[in-house]
Parts: sequence; C-alpha cells; structure tokens
Amino acid sequence: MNIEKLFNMQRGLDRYIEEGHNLAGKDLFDQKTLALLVEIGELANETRCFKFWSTKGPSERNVILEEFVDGVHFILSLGIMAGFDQDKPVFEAGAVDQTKQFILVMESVHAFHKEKTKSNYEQLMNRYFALGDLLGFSPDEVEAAYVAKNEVNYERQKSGY
Ligand SMILES: O=c1ccn([C@H]2C[C@H](O)[C@@H](COP(=O)(O)O)O2)c(=O)[nH]1
Repeated sequence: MNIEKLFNMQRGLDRYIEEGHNLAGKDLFDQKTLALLVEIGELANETRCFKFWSTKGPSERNVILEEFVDGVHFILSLGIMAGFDQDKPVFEAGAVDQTKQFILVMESVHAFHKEKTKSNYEQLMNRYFALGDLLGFSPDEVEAAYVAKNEVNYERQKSGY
C-alpha cells in the first residue's frame, strides 16, 4: 500500500470539500473525529460481529470494505490536520477478536482526540489497519477500494450531496 499516495489524495479531497463549503482554514477536528466514530459504528454494524442475539450473517464483503475505507478517509484526514501525514501503518500484533479490536480502535480515537500526539496517532492507525487485516482485507485491496471511494466522494460533491 502506498500510504503517501493516499495522504496526497486525501489532502486534495479535503481541500475540495472545504472550499466547496466555504470552510477553508476552519478547525474541523471535532467534526471529523465524530465522523470517524460514526463510520466505525457503521462498519461494526455491517460485520454484525457483536450481534449475539441475531442469526443473520455479515453484509457482503464489498459493503464491509467500503465502510472500512470510509474510516480510512477520516483517519488520513485527522493525520493531515495534526501534521502526522508521514505515518505508515503497521499491523498491531495480537488482533484476534473483531469485537475487541473495534473497542480498541474506538479507545484510540478518543485518546487521539484528547491528546494529539504522534504516538496516539500511530496507535490509532495501527489498530485500524490491524482491524482491516482481521476482516480479511489485504493492503492492496484497501488501497484500491480507497482510490475508488475517493473518486465517488468527488462525484457526490459535484452532484450536490
Ligand atoms: O472532509 C471530508 C468529509 C468527508 N469525507 C469522506 C469520507 C467518507 O468516505 C465520506 C463519508 O460520507 P458519508 O457517506 O458518511 O456522508 O466522505 C472526506 O474524505 N473528507
């Protein structure tokens, strides 16, 4: 995965969205943090990993991958805002349970929101990509899905989303 390319694409998309909504230069850190938490919740819902009360299986793999890369967008965007857009994800060892990994990722989002340090950002990124690995997505698949969704996000802005 070429993370530098993804950071560059995210920078371009964020600029496009912010200029289109007259928000250039605005501090959108809280909004993007909440957006990321919502995306993680949506992703968990599609996996249904925690729904012990239901017999229904997970959504289609592509649906889950698309939700996953929505989260990648906001993680990259937060890294850009905080000046940590050089970070390379490392899969955190020991991720074996989807539900536990979702909780760890959410804890990392809160930790990074509280203290915008490089180590908190790295932990968030590593845990999120370890979750992707646990969900069965290869780095190349994540990159391709990110590129596709980035394009969709431009189209949505152009069509008045
Ligand atoms: O500043 C922004 C705002 C939104 N998005 C992208 C990330 C997700 O892919 C998508 C989320 O949009 P919803 O479908 O949840 O509205 O928008 C960005 O990349 N940057």
